Amino acid sequence: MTLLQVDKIGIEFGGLKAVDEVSFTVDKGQIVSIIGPNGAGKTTLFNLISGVYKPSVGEVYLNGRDVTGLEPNELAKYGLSRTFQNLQIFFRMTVIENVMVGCHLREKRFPFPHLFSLPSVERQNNQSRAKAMQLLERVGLAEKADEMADSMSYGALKRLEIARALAAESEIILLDEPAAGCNPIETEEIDNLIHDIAHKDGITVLLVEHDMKLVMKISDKIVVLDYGKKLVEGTAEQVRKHPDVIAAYLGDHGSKEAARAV
Ligand SMILES: Nc1ncnc2c1ncn2[C@@H]1O[C@H](COP(=O)(O)OP(=O)(O)OP(=O)(O)O)[C@@H](O)[C@H]1O
Repeated sequence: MTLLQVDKIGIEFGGLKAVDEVSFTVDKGQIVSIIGPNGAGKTTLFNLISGVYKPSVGEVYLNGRDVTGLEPNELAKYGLSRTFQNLQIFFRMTVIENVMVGCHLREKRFPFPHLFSLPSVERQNNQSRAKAMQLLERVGLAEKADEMADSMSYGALKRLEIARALAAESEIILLDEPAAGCNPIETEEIDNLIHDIAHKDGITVLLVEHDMKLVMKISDKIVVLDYGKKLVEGTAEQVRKHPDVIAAYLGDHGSKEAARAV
């Protein structure tokens, strides 16, 4: 069943079609990856889907509802949240507080009870804390809950970002290069985590990632972009063998290393 439908979406920057009428669908529970050489339009496509940019053409549907151009906080209420390529962690907060920020995105908060610190506020905070703790267990960071975020390793921070995105109780999470900058062990931890989020928890995952080994291993479907256009869409096997994909990665904007990895 289709959860996310991206329909001929596009945007131009000063005449450059960074994303040019791209269409694809993501089914519930799938892991779908967007790949392509540097500058192909992957991050821009993510920004269009997650409400960071408003598309100049095309639509985005979530569960059949037109959510084109909605702000990220509105999209979170409809069940879509994301992580960023550059960590968006509050380093002066503890690990659990970072996740609780994500929980609050979904809660109804009224100023009056907070002004007078009514018991209902404490109850809500306790609930958020319990939920955040469960999520930290999910990403393997429960023992670090009360440590300051700035004391964490890079790989742990990447997992913390995923926990915070999950805290919004999303049906689909968009992960922008979740393994970027991670060492092979951290990459494997992220790989297992994404697999479990999709296949055990039933949360749909849309991914931009340069680590081809990870992409090829975990994706149910891969969408390949080149010069803002969708080049190919298919399984890892179909994409790996496709002559247009090999050519795109061997072209002057792709690297030989990346081509070998595909
Ligand atoms: N805000 C912007 N203003 C102008 N041009 C932009 C902007 N954002 C992206 N671009 C251009 O759009 C094209 C696509 O960029 P984008 O960052 O989406 O590619 P990418 O596939 O994510 O690249 P990378 O793999 O290097 O992260 C590039 O030519 C880029 O220079």
